[in-house]
Amino acid sequence: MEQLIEWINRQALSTKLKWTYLVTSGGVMLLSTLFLIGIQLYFFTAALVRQTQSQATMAGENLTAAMAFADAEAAGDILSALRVAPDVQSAVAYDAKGKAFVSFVRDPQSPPAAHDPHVRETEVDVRGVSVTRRIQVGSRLLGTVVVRSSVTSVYRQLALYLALALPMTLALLSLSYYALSRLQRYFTAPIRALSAVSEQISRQGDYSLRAEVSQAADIGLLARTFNGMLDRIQKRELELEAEINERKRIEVKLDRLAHYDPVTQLNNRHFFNERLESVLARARKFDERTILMFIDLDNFKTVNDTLGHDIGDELLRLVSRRLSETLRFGDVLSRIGGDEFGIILENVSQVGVASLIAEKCLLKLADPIHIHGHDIHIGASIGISVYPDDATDMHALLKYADTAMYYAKNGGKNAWRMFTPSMRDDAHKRFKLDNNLRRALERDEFVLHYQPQVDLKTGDIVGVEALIRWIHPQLGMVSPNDFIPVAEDTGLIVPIGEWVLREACRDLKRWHAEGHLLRVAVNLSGRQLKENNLVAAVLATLREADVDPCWLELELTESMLMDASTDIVDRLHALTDAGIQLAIDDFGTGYSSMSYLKTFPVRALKVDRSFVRGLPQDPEDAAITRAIIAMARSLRMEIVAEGIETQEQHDFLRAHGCDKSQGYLYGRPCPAAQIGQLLARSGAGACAVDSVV
Ligand SMILES: Nc1nc2c(ncn2[C@@H]2O[C@H](COP(=O)(O)O[C@H]3[C@@H](O)[C@H](n4cnc5c(=O)[nH]c(N)nc54)O[C@@H]3COP(=O)(O)O)[C@@H](O)[C@H]2O)c(=O)[nH]1
Repeated sequence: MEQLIEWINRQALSTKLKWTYLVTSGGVMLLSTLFLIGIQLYFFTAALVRQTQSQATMAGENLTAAMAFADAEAAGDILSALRVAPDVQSAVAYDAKGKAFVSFVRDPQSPPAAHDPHVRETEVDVRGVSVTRRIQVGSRLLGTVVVRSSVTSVYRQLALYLALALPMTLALLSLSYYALSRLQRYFTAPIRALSAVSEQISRQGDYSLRAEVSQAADIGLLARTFNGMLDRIQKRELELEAEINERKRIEVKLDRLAHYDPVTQLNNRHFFNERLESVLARARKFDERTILMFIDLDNFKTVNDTLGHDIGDELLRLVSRRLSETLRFGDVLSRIGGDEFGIILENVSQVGVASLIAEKCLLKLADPIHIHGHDIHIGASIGISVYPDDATDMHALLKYADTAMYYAKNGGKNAWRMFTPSMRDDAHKRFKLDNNLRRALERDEFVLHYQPQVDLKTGDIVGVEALIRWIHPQLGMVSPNDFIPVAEDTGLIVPIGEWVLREACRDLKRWHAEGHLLRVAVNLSGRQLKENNLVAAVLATLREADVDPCWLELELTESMLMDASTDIVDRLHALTDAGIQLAIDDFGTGYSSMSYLKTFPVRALKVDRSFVRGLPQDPEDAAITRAIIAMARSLRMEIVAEGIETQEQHDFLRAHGCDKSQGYLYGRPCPAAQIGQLLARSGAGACAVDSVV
C-alpha cells in the first residue's frame, strides 16, 4: 500500500488526473452495470417464478382427473407436456400420502429432489425455482405437483447482457480516456508552458524569461503571479549582481591596498611576506636555494626632510625602477618599509649570485638621481640571508637579512653584507645589552672618565674629554664601543647623554672652583642631535651646574653633519650662539667633501688617531695630518690630534703647528678624582705634559 502511495506521489499531475478519472468513471460504470444486472436478475427470476407458478397451477388442474382416477398414464402425459417449456427441468406429481405418482425429468442425470411437504409453495435458489401446487377436488386433497424450472436461461440472458455491456463499457472508457487525454493536454498546456519556463530559468539562470499568460482565470492568475515573482527575482538578481560587483571591486581595491604600495606601485611588506612563505615552501619541497635581500636607502630621511615629501616619493619611485632593472623576470621586489626594499631571488644555484645582484643594485643607485633640478646622491645598505644556508625558518631569514643590513649600514653605508653566524651572536649580545642598559641608569652603573687634552705649545692640560664607562655587575667594564651603538638604536642614548653632560658639568664646576680653568669635551650622538629640545636641555644643564657655556665643547662626527637637516643646522647655530664650542671628532675618516665645514659653526677639528698612528714615519699619514692642520689654520679652526702614544708623534704634531693633543702619552681616561689630583699636582690652572707622561 505504501509503495502504491509512493508510486502515485511520483506521478505527474496529469497522470494522476487521468487515473482518478478512469478509476471513478470505471467504478461508476461497473456499479451501474452491476445494478442493472441485479435488476435484470430480479425481473428475469420473477418472470421465471410467475411462469413456473402458472405451469404448476395448470399442471395441478389438469392432473385432478388423472389423480382422482389414479390414471398414471394420463397423468404422465400431462406432465410430459411440460417438455415444451424449456426452463422446466422436472415435474413430479405426489399422491395424498406424499408418494411420487408420476414424474417428468428432462435430464435423467439430475433427478428431482425428494418431496418435502414443509417447503413453501414457491422456493427460489441459485439453481432454480420450485413451485408446489395442491391437487384437490373440492376440499379433498388428491396430491401435490412440484414443478421445478432451471435458472440457466436467466443466467444465459444475463451473460448475453454482460457480453454486450462490458465491451461497450470498455469501449466507452477507452474513448473517454482518449478524449480526456486530449482535453487534459489542452487544459494543462499553460501549466506545462509555465513549468517549461521555470525549468529554462533554473537551467540558464536567465530571469528575464516570462511565461505566456493564458486566458483561463486560474492558470492566467498563476502565470501572472509567476511573472510577478520573476519580476521581483530579476530585480533582486540585478541588485545582487550590482552588489556583488561592488563588493568584488572593493575586494580588489582592498587586496591592492593590502598587497601594493601606492607610491612605487611595487608589492608591499604584506605581499612580500606571503610570497616569501610560498617561495620557501617550494624551496623546501624541491630542495632549492633562495636568497633574501634587505635594502635600506642611505640618507633618505635627509632628502625627505630637506627637499620635501613629494621629492622623497619621486625618489622612491625612481629607486624602485632602478632596482627592478637589475632583476630578472620572476624575482620579487617589494617596498617593505619607508625607505626599505626587499628582494627574493628564487631557485638560485650559487650563493655568489647574491653578491652579484647586490653589486648591481649599488651600481645602479650610484648615479645621481635628477628630480626637479636636484641631483640626489642616494646609496643603499644591503643585507643578505640565504635559505637553507643561514636558516630554514622564514622569520629567522628575515631577521638575519635585517641584521646583515644593519652591519652594512654601520660599516659605513653604501655596501652589502652577507649574514654570518657571528652577526647573530653580536645581535644576541646587543639584545642582552639593550635589556641591561635600560636598568643601568637607574642602578647608577655608569661612571664618567676623563682624558686630558694638552696644549702643545705650553704642555699644560687645557681640557678633558668626558668618556663614559659602564661598570656592569656581572660583565665588569663594558666598552662604550659596545653599548653606545645599542643605546643609539634604542634611543637610550638621550637620557644617557643627559647624564654624561650633567656629570661633566658638575665635575667641571668643581675643578673650576678649585682654580683649574679647563674646558670639557662631551661626545654628542646623532640621535641626541635630532632631539628638538637639545639646545634647551644643554643650556638648562649648564645653568643648573652654573657653568659658563664657553667651557663646554660638544664633539660631533662628520657623518652626523652630512645627514643634518635644516633643523639640526639651526640647533647647532643656537648652541654656538649660546657660546658652546663645536668640534668635529674623528676628522678625515668620514666624507671627502669638506663643503659642510662652511655650513656649520665648527670651531675645532680632531684629527683621527688612524692618521696619527703612522706618524712621523708614514709619509701618507704625515701628508694628511699636515694638510688637515693647514686647512684648519686657513679656516681659523683649532686643531686637536687624538691617539698620541709616542713622544715622536707629540714632537711631529707640535712642530707642524697642531694646537692640542690627546692620547695615552699624556694619560689614559681616568675617574674625575684622578684628574683632580693631576690638576692639583700642577698647582695652577693647567699641568705640564712632562708631569703627566
Ligand atoms: N656619544 C657618546 N660617545 C661616547 C661617550 N663616551 C665615549 N664615547 C665614544 O665611545 C667610543 C669609544 O670610547 P672609548 O673606549 O672611551 O675610547 C676613547 C679613548 O679611550 C680612546 N683613546 C684615547 N687616546 C687613545 C690612544 O692614545 N690610543 C688609543 N688606541 N685609543 C685612545 O679613544 C676614544 C675617544 O675617541 P673620540 O671620542 O673619538 O675622541 C668613542 O668613539 C667615543 O667617542 C659618550 O659619553 N657619549
